[in-house]
Amino acid sequence: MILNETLRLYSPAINLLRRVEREVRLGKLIIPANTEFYIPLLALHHDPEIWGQDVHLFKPERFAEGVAKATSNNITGFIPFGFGPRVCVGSNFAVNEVKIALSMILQRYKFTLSPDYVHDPIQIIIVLPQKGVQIVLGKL
Ligand code: HEM
Repeated sequence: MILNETLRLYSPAINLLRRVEREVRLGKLIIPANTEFYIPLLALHHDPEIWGQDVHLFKPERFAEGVAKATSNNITGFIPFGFGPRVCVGSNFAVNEVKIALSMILQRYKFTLSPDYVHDPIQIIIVLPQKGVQIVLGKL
């Protein structure tokens, strides 16, 4: 739940790019060949119509009953690793790596955010904390 909520609010990739190979009809739209689409996944992840008025709050419990429930069955409402045939091949690796790293840290330390921390996310290819994330580690 915490990982999902972090990926929702601070999606490392903010856009997906797709090119239409041949003319296609999408609903009422006719899309010519070679049209490029930027699919703004960060905007989807911050859409109050999908997530509700508390969209900007960090609320891991919104995922308590799974992604489908959190997005009201909007299958493309939460796509931090992309979607379709070109979905991220490293997604399982990335999620497992974070779970292992977090569980190793949590077994040994307690930690709090340092008073020096400044919340200032920036996009430089991916979204990252511009001034880092300073934390204070303590023995358990
Ligand atoms: C939190 C970590 C990560 C995030 C948020 C992420 C996100 C993404 C996104 C959004 C895409 C584009 C998917 C699409 O166009 O539908 C992508 C593609 C890709 N990712 Fe990741 N990724 C992560 C970690 C990794 C890792 C750890 C690896 C490799 C070990 C990896 C390898 C790839 C590759 C090879 C592609 C291209 C897949 C293709 O075009 O067929 N990613 N990733």
